[in-house]
Amino acid sequence: MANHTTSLPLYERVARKNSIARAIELGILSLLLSLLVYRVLSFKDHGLSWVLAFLCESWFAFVWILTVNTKWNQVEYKTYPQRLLQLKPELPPVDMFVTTADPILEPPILTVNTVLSLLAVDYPADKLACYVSDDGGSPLTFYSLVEASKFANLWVPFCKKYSIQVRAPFRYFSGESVSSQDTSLQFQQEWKMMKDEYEQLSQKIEDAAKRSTPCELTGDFAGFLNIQRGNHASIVKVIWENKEGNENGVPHLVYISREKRPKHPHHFKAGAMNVLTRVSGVMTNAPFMLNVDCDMFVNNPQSFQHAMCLLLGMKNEKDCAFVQYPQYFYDGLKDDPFGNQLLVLHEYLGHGIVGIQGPFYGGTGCFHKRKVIYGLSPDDEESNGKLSDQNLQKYFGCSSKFTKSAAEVLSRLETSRGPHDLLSSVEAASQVAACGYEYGTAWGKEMGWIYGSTTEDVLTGLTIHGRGWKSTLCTPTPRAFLGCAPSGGPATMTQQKRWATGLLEILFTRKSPLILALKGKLQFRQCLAYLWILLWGLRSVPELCYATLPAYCIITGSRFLPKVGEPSLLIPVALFITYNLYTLSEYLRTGLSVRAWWNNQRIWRITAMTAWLFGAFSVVLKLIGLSEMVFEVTQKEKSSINGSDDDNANAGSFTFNESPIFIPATFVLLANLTALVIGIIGFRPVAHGSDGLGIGEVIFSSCVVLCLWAFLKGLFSKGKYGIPLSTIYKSGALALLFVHLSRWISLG
Ligand SMILES: O=c1ccn([C@@H]2O[C@H](COP(=O)(O)OP(=O)(O)O[C@H]3O[C@H](CO)[C@@H](O)[C@H](O)[C@H]3O)[C@@H](O)[C@H]2O)c(=O)[nH]1
Ligand SMILES: [Mn+2]
Repeated sequence: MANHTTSLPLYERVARKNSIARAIELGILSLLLSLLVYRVLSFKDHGLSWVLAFLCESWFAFVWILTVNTKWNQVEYKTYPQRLLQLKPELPPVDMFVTTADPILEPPILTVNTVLSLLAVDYPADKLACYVSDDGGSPLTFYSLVEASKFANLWVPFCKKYSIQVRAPFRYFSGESVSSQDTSLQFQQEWKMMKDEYEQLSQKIEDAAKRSTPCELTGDFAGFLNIQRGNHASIVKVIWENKEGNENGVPHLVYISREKRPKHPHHFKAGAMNVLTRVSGVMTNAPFMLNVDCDMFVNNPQSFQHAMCLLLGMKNEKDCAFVQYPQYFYDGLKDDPFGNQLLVLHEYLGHGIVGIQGPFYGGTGCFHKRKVIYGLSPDDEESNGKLSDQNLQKYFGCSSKFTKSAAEVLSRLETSRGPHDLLSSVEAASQVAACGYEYGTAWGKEMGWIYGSTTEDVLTGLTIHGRGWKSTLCTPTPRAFLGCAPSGGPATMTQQKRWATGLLEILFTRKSPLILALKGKLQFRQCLAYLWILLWGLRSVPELCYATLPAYCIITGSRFLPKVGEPSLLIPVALFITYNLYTLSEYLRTGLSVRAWWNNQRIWRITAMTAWLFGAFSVVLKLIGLSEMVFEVTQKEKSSINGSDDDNANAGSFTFNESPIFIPATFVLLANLTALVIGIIGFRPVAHGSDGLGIGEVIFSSCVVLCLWAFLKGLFSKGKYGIPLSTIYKSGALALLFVHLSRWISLG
């Protein structure tokens, strides 16, 4: 702490200048409001379509207000890790958590790479411990980690010796050639050896995956004998222990498969995170915890130092409950055909939230303060150790070893340093990993990772913000962590559906941002920012309605847009042009292509009509008690590891499966196509007061078809690139019904 006042700051907070963007956003808002006023004034001359358009546009205006609010104050944090060591010669310990759930959907070699990249970061190894939670209870995952730990003893020193940039071997060896790094003979030899060793490691894991069990289930593997996934006792294994506390060694590596029993709620990832928190609590109890998904490797070995600049550098402790890194992905497809790179979202909305109360917790690439996760509020800071022993047990559960460690954390006592004896804690660790441990405690309710939503990340972050904490975003170059984005239509839609479901669920919990803003310490504008994301699911309804509106109008000869020649037509035209040019400019400023903008505009329309609609449905089903939520794990492509370029030509093409999720968009497409055909061949009923064919409606309807181009192609393609016939039939039946209903409404 010496020289704190004279030394250079560890970080800088930079407010972005965005007055032009603000002006345009307000311009768009005024156009939207004028449109609404115009509609109200002309209600009497129009029918149902006018009212529907008004309702949808009111919703769009509301969402736009949320958007403008979120983007208003954009802030960046610049961090200076090179100043860190002068200021804090003693870096604090960090516990690192990795979650994996399924050895098929999440190939162990991915987890292994993530773990290796964590073990090799530029941070004193005696301050680190890596805990892997395996919800799959898979001996293959355990075997892979055991093998990986042997390789780590070569890999970690190699990375540090040559300051390797990317420390996930699969990325490193698939990247730039050796020559560009170091030309010394010694490096070349070591590089070659390392590559061979890594290839052997992946070969071993691949071979093991082909056998029914990876190896004989004896010795360390005995715990996996005769176990069923979802029904087994807790397994805690210390794979590697940095016994001497060697700063340049390999950090501890611990494997955990928490106890699972049928009919016992295990709360998916949130449950796994809470077990990780407790197990690490009894073993190393570091004041900071980093968690990553199994596919999120460390891309910048300095990222721990960057995080420490914020965690240790904040003058006001309250300003930094956690440090979140944006979720970026490797090997993204060109021009982001599935819209899952989310770059523009991070760039503007992301930095906007930073300017309010801080970024949402994104579930991966985040450094938490342990005491915040334990439920501490900023105001509790001073009142040390207010919990009595009895209360501690009620709150944290009945492991005395754990409550003791928690009390240390809460009272800000220096946690026991020096070499730990992990083996002696295995029993206590198994106890806190048991499935009954949390009964009657505050886990998942008031502290830890909060239960009740499949987007446990946003809910947990929200709870923290609700207690009055702020959070910060860290955006170093090169990017700190990189993960694997889902590819293909089904995986993308499943993920979006889970997000829409989980986010909407939060609105109906006791941690709803509305409640936290009223009763808690959530700032009003942060509450609006949360609403922006939580309402994704509900956006599907106006989105669908608006996309079928032109079809309805063409079929019935009615209007939802002003006629050509009416001056008021300028409002929607100006709105359409400004909005699109503005969003396009955001893409260009982020360094993305026009094509990426166009792809993303379309995919977001598709996502809203399909995945978000199903997300909203599942929330309704849950609320009326008809179904329970499950966390569907996203498939992580193995091909991205081997770098295989199988059917690269088709890489960006949308893929389909039998899921009903594709019905709504197919229906909207068929309805608009039918309407266009009816409109063009002039086969329309002559209803009373029919206005004839509207040019605006035809153009709008064609735009909808363009947005659904992927589905239009899908109608005529085969295999996974084609929409299954059953989906086409069902959507076709809906479209027919729609045409008849429209006519019936307009004639009736
Ligand atoms: O029962 C479970 C289910 C999932 N996971 C892990 O959770 C992580 C995220 O799962 P994934 O299928 O990759 O979901 P994504 O949609 O890619 O994840 C995003 O969204 C999730 C919330 O929906 C967050 O938890 C993640 O951090 C965030 O990256 C993975 O490491 C899984 O192994 C578990 O540990 N146990
Ligand atoms: Mn993921």
